Formats: sequence, C-alpha cells, structure tokens
Amino acid sequence: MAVKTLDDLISEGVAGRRVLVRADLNVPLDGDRITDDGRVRAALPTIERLAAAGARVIVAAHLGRPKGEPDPKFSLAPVSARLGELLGADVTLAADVVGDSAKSVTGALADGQVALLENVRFDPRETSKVEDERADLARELAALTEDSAGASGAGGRGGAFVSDGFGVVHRKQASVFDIAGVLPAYTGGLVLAELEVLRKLTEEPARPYAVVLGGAKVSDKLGVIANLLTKVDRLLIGGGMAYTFLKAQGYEVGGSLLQADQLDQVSGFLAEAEKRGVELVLPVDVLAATEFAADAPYEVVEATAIPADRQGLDIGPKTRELFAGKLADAATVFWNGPMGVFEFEAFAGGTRAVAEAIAGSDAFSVVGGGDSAAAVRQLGLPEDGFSHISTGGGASLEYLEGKDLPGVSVLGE
Ligand SMILES: Nc1ncnc2c1ncn2[C@@H]1O[C@H](COP(=O)(O)OP(=O)(O)O)[C@@H](O)[C@H]1O
Ligand SMILES: O=C(OP(=O)(O)O)[C@H](O)COP(=O)(O)O
Repeated sequence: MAVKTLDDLISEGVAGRRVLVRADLNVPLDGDRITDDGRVRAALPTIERLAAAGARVIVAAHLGRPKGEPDPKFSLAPVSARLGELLGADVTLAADVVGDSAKSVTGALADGQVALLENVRFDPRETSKVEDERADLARELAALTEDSAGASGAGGRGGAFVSDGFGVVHRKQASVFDIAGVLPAYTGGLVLAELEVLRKLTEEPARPYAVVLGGAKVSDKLGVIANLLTKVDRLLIGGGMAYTFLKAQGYEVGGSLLQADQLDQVSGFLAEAEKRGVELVLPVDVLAATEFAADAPYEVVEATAIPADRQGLDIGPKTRELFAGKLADAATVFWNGPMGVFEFEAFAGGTRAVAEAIAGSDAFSVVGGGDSAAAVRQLGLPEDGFSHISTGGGASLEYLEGKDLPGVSVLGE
C-alpha cells in the first residue's frame, strides 16, 4: 500500500473538508500551568498547513492517563489555550470527545478554523483492549468529519485523518490506530520527520552505541531492554528504572520506584548483558530522600545501601561522573527518561549531568520523550547540543527495538 502523506492530502484539496488530526499534546503540567509546550509547538506545522489550505481542523489528543472517564485534572483546557496563542487564532475546546459538544463545536467550524476535542482518554473505548469497542469510538470520531450532507470520507471530498502524534504511535488505540481503518488516512509531517531521524539509529549506528534509560514508566520501558541488548554496546540505567535492577541484584531500595513483578525479567537482562558483553551500567550512588517532595531532606548513599525509610530521587555524584565517562567517547547516543525527579531542583542534577555529557560529546545523539525533552529545555541546556530532540519516548524506543508501531504500520509506512 502506498503511504499517503499530508502533502498528498493538501494536493487533493482540503478546502471546506473536516480533517481529524491526531496530535500528541501530552504536555507536563504544574496544576493547570504548562511547564513545557514543546509538543504543542511540534504539532503546529501540520495544523497550520491544513488551516491555511482551508480545512476545518479537528484535533484529537490525550493528556496523562485518566481512568476512562472525565477528570478535570486531565482536561485539555490549558493546551487548548496555548494552542490558540501559538496559532494566533481561537481554538474552541469541545467539552467532550464525541458527544453533543464535540458535534456542535466541529459542526460550527468554518474553513481554516481549528477545534480541539476534550481528552480522548476520557472515553474508555479509546484505550480498550476490545477491538469492537475501539472501532465504535473510531466511527464516532470519523462521523465528526462528515459534512452536513452526510458525505463520508470514501468519496475523497469528505473527511480525512492525519496521523501526527508521533509520541503515541506505539499505542493501539482508537484515535491512533482504529481510526485509520475508517477514514482515508495520511501520515503527518511530524511522524515522517521523526521516523527519518530514528531510521539513522537503526541502520548501522556508529559505535560505541550507548543508550541511557531512566524515567518513571518503568514497566512499559523494561520491555524494550531485551531487544536493545542485541543492538547496543552500553546501556546506562538511571531514574526510576534503576531500582528494579538494584533490587534484582539483592539490594534494599527502600521506598524507591520498583516494578516488583519484573524482578526475574530484570535478572535475566543482567545475565544476558554479561553474556553478550554489553556494558550494563547502574548507579553506584543515589540521592536518598525521606519523601517525594521538592524540599525533602536527603543524603547521598551508596546504591547498595539505600535505607529502608528512604527513596532514591536522583543519581548521585559518583554515578554522574561514571555515566559522563561512558558517554564521552560514544559515537551514537539515544536517551530516554530523566535520571531523577528533575522537576524538583534538588533532584535535577543527575539529569543535567547526563544532558551535559551528551551535549558535550561528538556523538550523533537523540533524546526522546515528553519529559526528557522538557528537561533539556527546562534546565536551560542548549537544544543544539543534540542531533535531534524527539517528541516520543516510548514510541522511539519501540521503533529502535524494531517493533511494529501500530499507528505507523496501519498507515502503510
Ligand atoms: N527516581 C525517580 N523516582 C520517581 N520518579 C522519577 C525518578 N526519576 C525520574 N522520575 C520521573 O520520571 C518522569 C518521566 O518519566 P517518563 O515518562 O518515563 O519519561 P519521558 O516522558 O521522557 O518518556 C519525570 O516526571 C521524573 O520526575
Ligand atoms: O508521553 C508519552 O510518551 P513518553 O512519556 O514515552 O514520551 C505519550 O504521550 C504517550 O503517552 P502514554 O505513555 O500514556 O501512552
């Protein structure tokens, strides 16, 4: 199947058509304040091109992981406001995903206008494992693109779907995957650009090739390690990811993040790394805090001696040096996941040290992930220190692993 792109859609003509764009607008928030708008900015070019060509643009996106029902904490209201500011145009936020509000807001769009649906994950069908349930939601989303005469997408002048949410293409979800079976589907510019850069990491990467993993989505991302061990020379593990490794080695990790059900799997990774001669580098010291708080008292302790009443919130000074040394002469680096709770100044040092080491190396370097990219910008690090800053963490990792990305393969990419 030939892959159709946003360029093809624009050439077909979009004036007056309702086009559904799946974007990844999952930005970090402090209350209702966006702390990094990188993903909103990354979504702009596609939305702007469609609007300029006269499309009636309907944006679908998620925020966080609500439990399949409306939850004001996860409303896209701050994102809608920021999107409007950056576009220099009003962006109406529907109060629901496919309900009365979505129908009326999208029905009222004029050519060149943009509307945002409320968090798609407020509808439990978005993330359902039951295909029929997802397909139901996909059909209802597609119906929002029909014109008043009821024209469907199939005739070419009806609705269309543009997949541009790179950070979420690894999810088999209704607005990412199933929708492409219902509407004529096109690959957006962001997804194309991200894949092009990541392809370079899979085609004979220059060596030594180092991958740095951290962050908090531990169970999601542990899954990629088995495969990465067949591809990389060095695997550096920090952030919330490290404690499951330390525990698997038999050490106490106190109240640190822990994936207790994956200890056997992680022990297997340790053995496999040794067998393959991959350097698997773990923290040797951590900042152990009394609680998860910005002003929590903490002390530097050996990673093998975390007190039971403490939790590791950052890698320690010896680890920062160790990791920097492993990155200094790397020729290719991929980094996903902060080394600590960088949102709290006291625990941002490990993330800063790793970012500086990568930026200071001559490696072809890619940093991926909503929070990792946010950290690079928030810590005031020069963005040009990296070859590429990707909007997707899990999506990039699964691509590097060689895994099928449902939101990409469904487009024929
Ligand atoms: N030791 C730790 N304990 C708890 N949370 C951590 C720790 N280290 C990093 N984090 C958290 O991980 C989050 C980012 O994780 P993740 O979503 O996996 O990364 P990304 O969005 O870059 O893919 C950040 O909010 C950070 O505070
Ligand atoms: O933030 C995201 O992924 P990332 O943290 O791996 O970069 C995406 O928006 C996907 O979100 P999800 O991991 O809740 O499906």
